[in-house]
Amino acid sequence: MARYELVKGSLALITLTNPPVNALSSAVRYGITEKIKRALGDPKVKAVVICGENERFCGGADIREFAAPMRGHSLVMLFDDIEAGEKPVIAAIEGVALGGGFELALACHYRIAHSKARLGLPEVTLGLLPAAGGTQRLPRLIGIPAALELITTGHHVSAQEALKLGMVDQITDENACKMAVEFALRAVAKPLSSRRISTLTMPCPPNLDALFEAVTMQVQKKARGVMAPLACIQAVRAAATLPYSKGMKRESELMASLFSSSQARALQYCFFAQRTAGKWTLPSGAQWSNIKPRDIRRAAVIGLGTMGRGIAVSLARVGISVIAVETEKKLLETGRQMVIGMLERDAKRRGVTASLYLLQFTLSLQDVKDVDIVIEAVFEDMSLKKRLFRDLSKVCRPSTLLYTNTSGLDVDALAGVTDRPHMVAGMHFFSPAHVMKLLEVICGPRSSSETIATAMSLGKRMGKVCVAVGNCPGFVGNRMVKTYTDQANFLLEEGATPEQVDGALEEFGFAMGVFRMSDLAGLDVGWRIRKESGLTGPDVDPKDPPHRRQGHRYSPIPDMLCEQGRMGQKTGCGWYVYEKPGGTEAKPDPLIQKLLEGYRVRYSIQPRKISSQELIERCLYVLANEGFRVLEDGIAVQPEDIDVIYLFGYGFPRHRGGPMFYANMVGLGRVLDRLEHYHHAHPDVPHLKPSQLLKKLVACGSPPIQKWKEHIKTMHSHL
Ligand SMILES: CCCCCCC[C@H](O)CC(=O)SCCNC(=O)CCNC(=O)[C@H](O)C(C)(C)COP(=O)([O-])OP(=O)([O-])OC[C@H]1O[C@@H](n2cnc3c(N)ncnc32)[C@H](O)[C@@H]1OP(=O)([O-])[O-]
Repeated sequence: MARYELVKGSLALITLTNPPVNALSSAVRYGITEKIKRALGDPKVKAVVICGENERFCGGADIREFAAPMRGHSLVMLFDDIEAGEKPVIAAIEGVALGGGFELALACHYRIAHSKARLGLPEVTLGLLPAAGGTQRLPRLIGIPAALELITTGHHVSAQEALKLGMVDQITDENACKMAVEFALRAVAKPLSSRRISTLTMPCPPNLDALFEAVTMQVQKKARGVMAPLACIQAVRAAATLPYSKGMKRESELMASLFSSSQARALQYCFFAQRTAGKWTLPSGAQWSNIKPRDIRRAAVIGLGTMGRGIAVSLARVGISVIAVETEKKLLETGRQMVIGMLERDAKRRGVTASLYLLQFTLSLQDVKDVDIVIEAVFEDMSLKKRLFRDLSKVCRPSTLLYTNTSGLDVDALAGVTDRPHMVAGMHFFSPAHVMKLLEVICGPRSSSETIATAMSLGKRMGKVCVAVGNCPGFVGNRMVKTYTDQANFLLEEGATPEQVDGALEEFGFAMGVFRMSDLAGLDVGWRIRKESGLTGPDVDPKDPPHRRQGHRYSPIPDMLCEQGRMGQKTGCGWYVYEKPGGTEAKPDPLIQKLLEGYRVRYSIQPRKISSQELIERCLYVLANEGFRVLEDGIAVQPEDIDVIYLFGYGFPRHRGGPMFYANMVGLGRVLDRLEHYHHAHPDVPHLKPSQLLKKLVACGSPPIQKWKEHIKTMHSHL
């Protein structure tokens, strides 16, 4: 796991050989320890260069090993030996030096990085801290403020930034290993004492307490209830106030408090879930590794509303030429200005030139005839979309793939009106599409594997986290979120207030509770969908009582708000009241309290005090319960897919892992018990009835989440 070569007669070249990222597994740690011992003990060797195979220095400790207590050679001892050695050791950084990989580089006496390399200490994103000396060495090297920023956020920096900060000694456009070898020959004659970072005096700013306090407040505001960033701050504080050996002891104690925490487990699960989700598989056996996607150069976006604009920007910034189509001159002009502005701002932020030359705006659908793909982003109206897909069939060349950005309509119904149903699928972007990372790729029953492969690969190219899902109303994300918002509405009927529900969800870790989020998104969006599906408005069956629809209990409270013009932030009031239309400061509104009281009186509902525990359980267990139904219906292949959708599309707190992982952490038996309890107490409230799959998993002894797939396998797949 580490190769040893003698080069130029006096240099030991140690290469980490653990592809793909040369993670520091126990075998690699053993390998480096042995090779370092050999190099330091060999009188022929005057200096050492450490590099990584396949132009990647090292991606850090092997995260898979964190599932069990750490065994084998200690990184801390290895790094102390490297630093204390009497021969110069140079890290040749290509690709990445992250986490333990960067800590290895910090233990070396010199660091040479390739200009394209990225460096950082991302442990905090895994619920950990850099526990192989990173919290003690980095502040000594680059100062406390910069080290705090890097360690508490986990941000990677470019080689250029690393050079500016003093994290590396040199950067090169050539092979970093070759440069390091030349550098090592010159370093042999130089004294090493000033190169041992652990012995450097800490550069302490005068207002240390104020600095730590400010960073703590910042971290608590940004990541409420998340443990690792706070532990990182404490570790850096130890570096600032204690000698190195005591600081290391503190680093290790803090790591021990995080290592087996539920947050660390959740965050590490998220890391792997994101990668698992990208590896899509269809029941036909087609999968990411055996289907070649099309190469996309020219795309058309139909509709320049909020979604269309974001999609056009996402395409153009990765070099795809875009023809954007609108139906009216005024809409086209507004859309054009917005897209150009967004692209220019984005390019400025990234320090590149905006690729405006890739954009074309037109009122004529005929202009899309030669594109490779079309992404439709018109109004969420089935008849309008069908008309458009019929027209696209006629206009586009036979090889053009057609995608819809619908957020929940039947993709197969759209495919059915075209001359190429196998070349139609869904690409459900989230708003704003150029910012949000999630892309649900909807596989219709007739979508070909090439159509899916192309959407997944294009999404990845646009920097999206893509998840392939089946075709059903709302797909995965919106189908599930409906059960969560419905439950919150029923809780209002029973006695809760919007601020209580939101408070409990925000305490759980959501950046915004369900009602504040709904005010932000606009209440009219859901109202329009409910009207379309006959749940409210003129199409309601007159025989239905106000709180029953289509055979189920229904809460008309959100409709009542819309009827009063309370559409959320944009109208200055919704579930809350705002300082002005477009305002963002949500205040509880006595009028809402009155409306709820009146509603309860009218329907003879005796309000009760509802605990935060019930608010969380009702909203989140129901969400997971629908997730189990999504799995048993074959709309998602594995729980990781659902969790990734919720992490990247719906702001589910990452340190809770996603709704399915959270249910797994709570214990499936407990989730089942509580759902049964609530279902018994409120038999007419929809979604509380436990799903078959949940019951099946509990009956099988509640297997860990990674094993659920085995129990879902036999179920029917819609993918
Ligand atoms: C008490 C104990 C004391 C311990 C001491 C602490 C030491 C230290 O402070 C802790 C750490 O280093 S914590 C670590 C801190 N380091 C980090 O947080 C870095 C995490 N890694 C990354 O950010 C990205 O993977 C890279 C940017 C490295 C590459 O991105 P890219 O080119 O897009 O590639 P990709 O698709 O992302 O990955 C390819 C494959 O490699 C896999 N894999 C990757 N890293 C792994 C790892 N460390 N491990 C295992 N596996 C790892 C990945 O799962 C995937 O596998 P698959 O089976 O093919 O699906």
